[in-house]
Amino acid sequence: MSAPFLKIENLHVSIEGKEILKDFSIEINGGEIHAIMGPNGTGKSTLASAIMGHPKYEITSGSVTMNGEDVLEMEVDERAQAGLFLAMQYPSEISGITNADFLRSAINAGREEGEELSLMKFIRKLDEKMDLLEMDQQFAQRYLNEGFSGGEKKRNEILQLMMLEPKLAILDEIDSGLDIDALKVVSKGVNAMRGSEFGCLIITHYQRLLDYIKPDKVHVMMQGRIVKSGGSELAQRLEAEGYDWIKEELGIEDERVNVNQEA
Ligand SMILES: Nc1ncnc2c1ncn2[C@@H]1O[C@H](COP(=O)(O)OP(=O)(O)OP(=O)(O)O)[C@@H](O)[C@H]1O
Repeated sequence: MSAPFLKIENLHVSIEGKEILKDFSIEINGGEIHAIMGPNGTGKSTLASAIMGHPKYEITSGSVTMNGEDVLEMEVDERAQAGLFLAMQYPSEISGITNADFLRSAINAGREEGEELSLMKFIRKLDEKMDLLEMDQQFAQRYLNEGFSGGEKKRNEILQLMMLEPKLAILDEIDSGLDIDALKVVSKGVNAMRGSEFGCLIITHYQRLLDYIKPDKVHVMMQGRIVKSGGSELAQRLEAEGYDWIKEELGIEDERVNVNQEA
């Protein structure tokens, strides 16, 4: 059997000396979409940033592999070239670089010399993906995310996903700030990526997104680790009942209480 697309084992991550991820483990195989839900501040975005190699996050122990290759040994650009993609919770605005230029450079950076996507093929592909995402063509020539509304930025993250065709995508709160129609369009984009050569980790607070993008597994994250896993029904129960029943079931104290105790 081939190695999992993404395998994280016993990962511990600290920010400025404070441990945020504590013994986090997950395995995502090709063709699978997993969702992580969890209360605010439990380390979901920390997980995404640590996997992508953000320098602020110190990995103190554990391993992250993609198809058996050690991700933690790779530079950030090598991680992207290996097929890792992060749709960020708060996408950056970059003035002076158009969306189209950025996308073409990013695609060609991942290709061997002589294998670059021709301008004609790039334009055809960009038109096709923008059509699917119901984006106005003018977004191609605007500076990257500059002045984009919150929802437009999220749609643009999915455009990047579709253009770059990564092996493993992490989508951090891709549904926040989206109106109902945009939520459906963005979901359509992610669903179009489904296939045996694509794995996906969706971080979300809302079960509603998972009505449109059916996850194979749903995980609940608390206090820096996965405390419960299940199928779509788990997300439905969280939507209806919140997180208290899990805390009770597992004997997890309120995180704010723990912080005070440490102080
Ligand atoms: N630079 C930093 N310095 C200190 N603490 C930080 C820093 N960045 C994040 N944290 C803390 O790490 C914890 C986890 O944050 P993170 O953003 O990963 O949570 P999250 O689960 O994604 O939350 P949310 O659901 O609100 O987006 C929080 O308590 C946060 O305050």
